[in-house]
Amino acid sequence: MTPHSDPTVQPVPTSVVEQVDAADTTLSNPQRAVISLGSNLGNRLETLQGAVDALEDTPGLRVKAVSPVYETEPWGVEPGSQPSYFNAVVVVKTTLPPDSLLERAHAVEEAFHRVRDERWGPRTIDVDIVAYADVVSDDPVLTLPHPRAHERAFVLAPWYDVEPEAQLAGRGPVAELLAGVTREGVAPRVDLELRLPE
Ligand SMILES: Nc1ncnc2c1ncn2[C@@H]1O[C@H](COP(=O)(O)OP(=O)(O)OP(=O)(O)O)[C@@H](O)[C@H]1O
Ligand SMILES: Nc1nc2c(c(=O)[nH]1)N=C(CO)CN2
Repeated sequence: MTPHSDPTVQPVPTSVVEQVDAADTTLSNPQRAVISLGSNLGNRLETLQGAVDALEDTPGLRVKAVSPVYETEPWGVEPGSQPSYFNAVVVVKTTLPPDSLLERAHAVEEAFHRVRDERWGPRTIDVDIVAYADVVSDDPVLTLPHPRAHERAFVLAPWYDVEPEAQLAGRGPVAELLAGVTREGVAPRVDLELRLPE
């Protein structure tokens, strides 16, 4: 009997077929994703390095590039109300679909005991998905590209350092976006370095 003639087999809804096809495509075809890391509590450099290492330890994910470290004034809050951040960007190749990558980002945050309380409150670590391939989505659970990445020098500057030709889907070249935002309060810390895991 061919599978098609088996009367016990239920038809599979098209949406499920599409999801499975998309997952299969991703599995055999790693996608590029850009992840922003930020820390403004505790040992900021150690935490960022721990997050890079934890990402590299993720099955189905390889860290391809790690940016320089920037020390940045807290964005979106009263000046002087929080310690400064260390920010960096990592470029990865991954076979994880976007929702699994977000889950992993949250797991890395949990591992560093991030407490979620106030919006834009201080945190040991923040792991944001800046971009995933050319995916554009307004899903609030995972908005792609990240809805505020294009206006954040603390994301654009380190990203530009590792990928000067990069484009932010729907927004344009990172170089142009960076030229359009203030870099005040976003300073490279050339004395510090994150290691690309071996
Ligand atoms: N691209 C994205 N990357 C990470 N989280 C996202 C993204 N799009 C939507 N979210 C959702 O945003 C929620 C809040 O994220 P988070 O607590 O990191 O925000 P925040 O860091 O305080 O602020 P911001 O989003 O401005 O960086 C997450 O639980 C997640 O579901
Ligand atoms: N400088 C800086 N400011 C922020 C940052 C950050 O990573 N760096 N993250 C925020 C919430 O994601 C809010 N404000």
